[in-house]
Amino acid sequence: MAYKGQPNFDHRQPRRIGVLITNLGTPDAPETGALRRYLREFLSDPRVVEVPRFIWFFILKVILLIRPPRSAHAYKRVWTEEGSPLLVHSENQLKGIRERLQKTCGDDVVVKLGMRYGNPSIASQLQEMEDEGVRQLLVLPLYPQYSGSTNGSTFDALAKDFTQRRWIPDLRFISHYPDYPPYIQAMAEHIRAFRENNGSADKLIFSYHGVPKRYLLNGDPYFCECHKTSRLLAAALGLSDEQWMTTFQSRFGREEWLQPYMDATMKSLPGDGVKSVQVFCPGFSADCLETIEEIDMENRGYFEQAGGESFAYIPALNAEPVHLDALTQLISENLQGWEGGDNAGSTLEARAARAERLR
Ligand SMILES: C=CC1=C(C)c2cc3[nH]c(cc4nc(cc5[nH]c(cc1n2)c(C)c5CCC(=O)O)C(CCC(=O)O)=C4C)c(C)c3C=C
Ligand SMILES: [Fe+2]
Ligand SMILES: [Fe+2]
Repeated sequence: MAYKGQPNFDHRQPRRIGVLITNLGTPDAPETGALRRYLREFLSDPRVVEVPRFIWFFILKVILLIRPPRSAHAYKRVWTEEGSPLLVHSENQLKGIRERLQKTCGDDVVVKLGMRYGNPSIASQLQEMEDEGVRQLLVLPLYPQYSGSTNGSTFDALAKDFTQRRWIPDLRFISHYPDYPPYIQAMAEHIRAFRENNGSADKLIFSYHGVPKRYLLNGDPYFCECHKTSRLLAAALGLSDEQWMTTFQSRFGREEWLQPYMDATMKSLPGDGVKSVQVFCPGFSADCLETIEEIDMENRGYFEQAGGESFAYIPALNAEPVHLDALTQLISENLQGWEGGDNAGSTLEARAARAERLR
């Protein structure tokens, strides 16, 4: 087998820095066929569903008959003229981060967006980066809390691509940032601004995507990192213990997942005297099916049916300037020492000037 490379490689080609931001990915269309393709790729990932392959092979066959039309129906409720919300927000984040980084690093830096499942794939973006001369690569999965099923799986996709590549770049991987102060501050500012315009509620709920409880028991740090983010965010907002709580959503299948469940919480809070809630999802850096449809539509319904009077969903940070500033700072800090390669801009003076700009 021939490893992938550039057949007419020019050895004087300038060396560039690449920044790859990634997220989960989304179907190409809110249609059964597109959903089947997307869910087949997603649910075949052994990091996502940790069940012996020979058993899962048969269960997945059944799921891929039943779930795609149901999921397509849910996606239709959130789809916009520009496409899937997750992709639209991610592209806006890419634009904002690229603009900010190019201000400090100029054209030395190439910034791309890759999706773990679906398009644009991580492999396609790695190829484009190699073609554009990237030899030093920083990867930032936009999942602040580490889970093997998301961040770990993103690393697998990179590693799998590298097994077929001739020239492996220098690699840095930001595996999580659950307590990164600019991220916590960005969320606190965003929530404060929302409350200034809309008032507050009896309780602020921090809802995170769940994973099977078994993953926690087997050593996945996700549960603890979610709680850490919540605790720091509540402190930054100056909330007392009874003013906030953490929940987990999006349960899939019959196995026990991380608790407390968001849906059960929404059904029980009104009976406990909590009549107004605001919900924010710190683990979703972009709004998507799980926040718009599951939280703002489905769980709003559970809360109101149980006697709740006011339910407000606080949008994700998406491409808010505070978010892009925080992510750009995280990226810049992780690029330290890389500014300047053996290309035209790598004189000592150019390096010093770039280091100064990044400070
Ligand atoms: C089957 C098990 C699943 C695990 C484990 C899981 C973990 C996990 N997922 C996210 C973030 C997102 N998940 C999204 C959609 C989604 N998730 C699952 C299943 C698991 N996720 C499914 C089957 C789906 C597809 C939708 C559906 O059919 O219900 C999304 C939204 C994608 C979009 O297009 O909008 C995100 C984002 C995290 C952070 C996580 C573990 C920590
Ligand atoms: Fe998920
Ligand atoms: Fe969901």
